Amino acid sequence: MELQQTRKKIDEIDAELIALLEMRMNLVGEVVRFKQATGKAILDKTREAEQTKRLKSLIKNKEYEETILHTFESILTYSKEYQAGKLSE
Ligand SMILES: C=C(O[C@@H]1C=C(C(=O)O)C=C[C@H]1O)C(=O)O
Repeated sequence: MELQQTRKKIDEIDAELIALLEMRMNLVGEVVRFKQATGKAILDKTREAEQTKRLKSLIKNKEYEETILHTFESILTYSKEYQAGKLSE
């Protein structure tokens, strides 16, 4: 496949990822409102351990495991940073 065609496909997937990440952030917004109301901590290590276990099980190509799990670590890090920002408003 031509580089240009491959990059076009990557762009299409990136657009889907953005839409999904925005949907995810909408839900994180709901979680932070719950935390605001209840005083629950931003970090939930038990939940994160469950997520990591589940995500690992969903990755079919183990060659990508490290990269994908790091990507999710980053998503969770910035999710918590967003929540901290909201709670300090
Ligand atoms: C969104 C939450 O807050 C934090 C961020 C998470 C996430 O972005 O998935 C998961 C667990 C928490 O450490 C949550 O508690 O569900």
